[in-house]
Amino acid sequence: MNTIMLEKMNTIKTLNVISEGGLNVFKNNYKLDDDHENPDAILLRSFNMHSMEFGNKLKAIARAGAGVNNIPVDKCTDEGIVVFNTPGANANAVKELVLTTLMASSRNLFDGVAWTKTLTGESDQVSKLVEAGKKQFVGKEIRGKTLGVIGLGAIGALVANDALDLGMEVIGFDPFISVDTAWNLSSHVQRAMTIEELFANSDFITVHVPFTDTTGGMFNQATFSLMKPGVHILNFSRGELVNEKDMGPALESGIVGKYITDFPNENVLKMDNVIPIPHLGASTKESEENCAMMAARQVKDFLETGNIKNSVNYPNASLPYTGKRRVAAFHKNVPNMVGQITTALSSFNLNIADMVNRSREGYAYTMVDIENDVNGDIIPSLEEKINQIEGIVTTRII
Ligand SMILES: NC(=O)c1ccc[n+]([C@@H]2O[C@H](COP(=O)([O-])OP(=O)(O)OC[C@H]3O[C@@H](n4cnc5c(N)ncnc54)[C@H](O)[C@@H]3O)[C@@H](O)[C@H]2O)c1
Ligand SMILES: O=C(O)[C@H](O)COP(=O)(O)O
Repeated sequence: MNTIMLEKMNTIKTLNVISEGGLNVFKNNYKLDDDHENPDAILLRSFNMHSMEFGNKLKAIARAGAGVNNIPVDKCTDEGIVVFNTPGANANAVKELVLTTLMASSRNLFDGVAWTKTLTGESDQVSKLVEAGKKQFVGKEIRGKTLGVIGLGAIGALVANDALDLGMEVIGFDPFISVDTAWNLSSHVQRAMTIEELFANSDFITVHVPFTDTTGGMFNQATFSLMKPGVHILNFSRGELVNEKDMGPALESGIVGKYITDFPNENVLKMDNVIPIPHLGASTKESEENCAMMAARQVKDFLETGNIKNSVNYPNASLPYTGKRRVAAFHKNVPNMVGQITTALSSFNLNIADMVNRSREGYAYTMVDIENDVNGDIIPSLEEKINQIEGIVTTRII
């Protein structure tokens, strides 16, 4: 059990370069200090935090982006640290690169450009050589071809809708599709009832799911064998979704025509017909700024009011902040936690003005606003009393 004391100055540490717009959100009572051993909050992009020690003041980690597989989320949950991400903030950037590489690879553009560069030094022969050589790079149009989209979240839905506009047939597979996304998805996107159906019918497959225990290795020998020979696979999600040992032979045999990946590594770089992109999906000014600002605002709001929006481990919870004292407690999702917190408050003769309690799997979050003016001297004892309740993970009095 940790006791977190509200301090006047909050320290924010960044583990990657975060866009200025995001950093500018932190003014007055905030200090940006990348060398700080014990920050109140951390902002990052793809930095791998798995072997990092946490300081005892850490309250929040915000991923300026979508994927959180670089953060030890379960450990954070156990320690009452809220992990945020920025849903949809980089989706347009990824969509544009998916469509760019879909078309460019279908037209053999990457190989064609690389070959053309080799003609440097051929002086007045260049145009003759170009005309003679271009037949090696004859491509295929995407219009009328079928694109399979696995994962119809923020990115997948944008890709699916725009691929329709480019004249493609689109099949989508997402057993966990959210209501919001379903509303935004064109009714012309055909629904695959099984992933096998999508594999069997797609000329191009693009995957937009998080890397988890269940999605890891979803592209493997068994699933390649279901696909149309020559299929192009686009992976702008995570390298781990593809079993690379199986991808090599699939490319050699031509079952997979091309593998476009935003997550190259030494193995993949050695394979023919791989188009390696240096993790550029979210790398646009607009997306970096969007993600940074969203991440920073969520952290600031949480530190100042306790309100949670876009957390991946704790429930979203919000109460209008009145500026009087607020108890914000993370605890196990077990009976009578709220009762015990309110009993602790009444033992200090404190009356409740408003409250919210939200749960998510094994944990829950309770915020209680106090009606009385609270004498600052009693705060440590109140905090201690709440922290003594079995099942409390952390408490802040804001
Ligand atoms: N290349 C990049 O720079 C870049 C940028 C942003 C996101 N990403 C990656 O893309 C992933 C998706 O991003 P997003 O913003 O669309 O996330 P999102 O949460 O909006 O969408 C993910 C979708 O995947 C679906 N899903 C989960 N498991 C599935 C399964 N087994 N089969 C089918 N669908 C499944 C979910 O229901 C959800 O609709 C991220 O988790 C991240 O790993 C990469
Ligand atoms: O999950 C994400 O948002 C992307 O992979 C982007 O990663 P980046 O912020 O390191 O570019």
